[in-house]
Amino acid sequence: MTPTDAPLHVLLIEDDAVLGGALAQRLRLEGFRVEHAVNAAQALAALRQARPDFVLSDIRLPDGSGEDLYRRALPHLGDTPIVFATAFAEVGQAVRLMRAGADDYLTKPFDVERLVQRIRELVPARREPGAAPQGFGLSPATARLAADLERLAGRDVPVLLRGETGVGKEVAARVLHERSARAAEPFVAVNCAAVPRELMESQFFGHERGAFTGATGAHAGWFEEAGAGTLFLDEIGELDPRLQAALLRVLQDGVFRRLGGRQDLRFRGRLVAATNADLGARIAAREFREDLYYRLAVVELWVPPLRERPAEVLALAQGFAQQAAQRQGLAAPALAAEAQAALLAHDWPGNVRELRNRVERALALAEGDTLGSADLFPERALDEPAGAPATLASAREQAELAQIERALELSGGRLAEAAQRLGVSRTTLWKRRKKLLGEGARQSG
Ligand SMILES: Nc1ncnc2c1ncn2[C@@H]1O[C@H](COP(=O)(O)OP(=O)(O)OP(=O)(O)O)[C@@H](O)[C@H]1O
Repeated sequence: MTPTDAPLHVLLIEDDAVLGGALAQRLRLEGFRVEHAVNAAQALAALRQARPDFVLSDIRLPDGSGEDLYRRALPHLGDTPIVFATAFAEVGQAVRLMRAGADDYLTKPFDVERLVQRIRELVPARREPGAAPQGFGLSPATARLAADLERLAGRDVPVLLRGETGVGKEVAARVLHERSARAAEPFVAVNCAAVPRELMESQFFGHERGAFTGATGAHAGWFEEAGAGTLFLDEIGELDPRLQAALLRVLQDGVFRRLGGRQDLRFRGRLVAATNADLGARIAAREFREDLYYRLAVVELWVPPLRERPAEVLALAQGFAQQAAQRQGLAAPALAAEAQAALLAHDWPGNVRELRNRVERALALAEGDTLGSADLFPERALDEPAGAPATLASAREQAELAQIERALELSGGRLAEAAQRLGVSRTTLWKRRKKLLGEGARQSG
């Protein structure tokens, strides 16, 4: 985990020692902390050690392709953006990687300034996913949740966390992990909605060399990566039916095999799952297996939406403002009385993620040491009759979000179907929606 005031940590994966060395030096001059790996094995070892803030990888490495690397790196990346550097001839592979969820690619030779700009644009404002939750337990709505998490951390029962997007389900899963005897073991977070379908089995179970075309080496899947730690399966409602059956077998028998493997491997970790979908409706529609549901939801915990936790809003806002200010070496800003009132009156469709993004953006834009409501809800100025016209960017984002919500509605909340209607991959849809909701592009009020 990166301390809040540390420079951004960039993992540079480049096998050409001269090029890599020069790039690393240049990025260090720009104020980044750079770790330079010369092959995929070194890069993965580095990723397992500490999650960087940004990854730039060559698309062709001595021990594997960009796709190999991406597949193996995914569980360790979390929110960390990954960008591939590619020669012109390999742009096809770069495009496939972006479809699978990579953030961008740069064609060689690229301008370092352009790279620095992309780093600054892509690195999420927050960099401490394991930050102590400031909210759970501060209001009656989460007091029960905080107590349940504490109690369940010490027990090994499967837990299903339910709640809307951005309420803190992953934060809750980390509490379960960090307060348990497994705390020193890995916490592997998997977003089931963002796993490319064709890679799913090998991602979960791993594969032996030659198990399928392109499997140039053996690789461990998430069940193995988690070791004796915690495997967190987010958006479990989006899990492909084929994988649902396979997961059920692992939960029943405690063992699994790598693709192409002959040896049974034991799953030693703890499973925690989360969903914002109505699993009851999915079960009724035969889209989610009822037997799997009972295995996963031995204990079910509800993480309430932020609008039902008014007592936490100001404390969370102050905490986020403080963290963000500290990162920038500034004094923590105050929240003007009208800003506090506006925060309390808002209904938070994107929940805590939206609150965090609004506060961090406000801090970046605000002048002076007090945040006002116009800093936190700049889009409201657009509602005023004499207000400035909407920027094209915000108009585009609002229209995009409206289309996404409409497609989801028409698809009964099924991400895969909505993605097909919109002509994008599930990964893209999921990422865009999360970003747009988080940024509060939706007109409030
Ligand atoms: N109680 C909390 N204290 C501090 N930060 C929080 C808290 N709850 C959520 N956050 C922050 O809000 C953001 C969203 O949280 P998280 O990813 O846990 O939500 P989620 O419910 O898992 O969302 P999704 O369903 O979209 O995966 C993260 O940046 C997280 O750090």
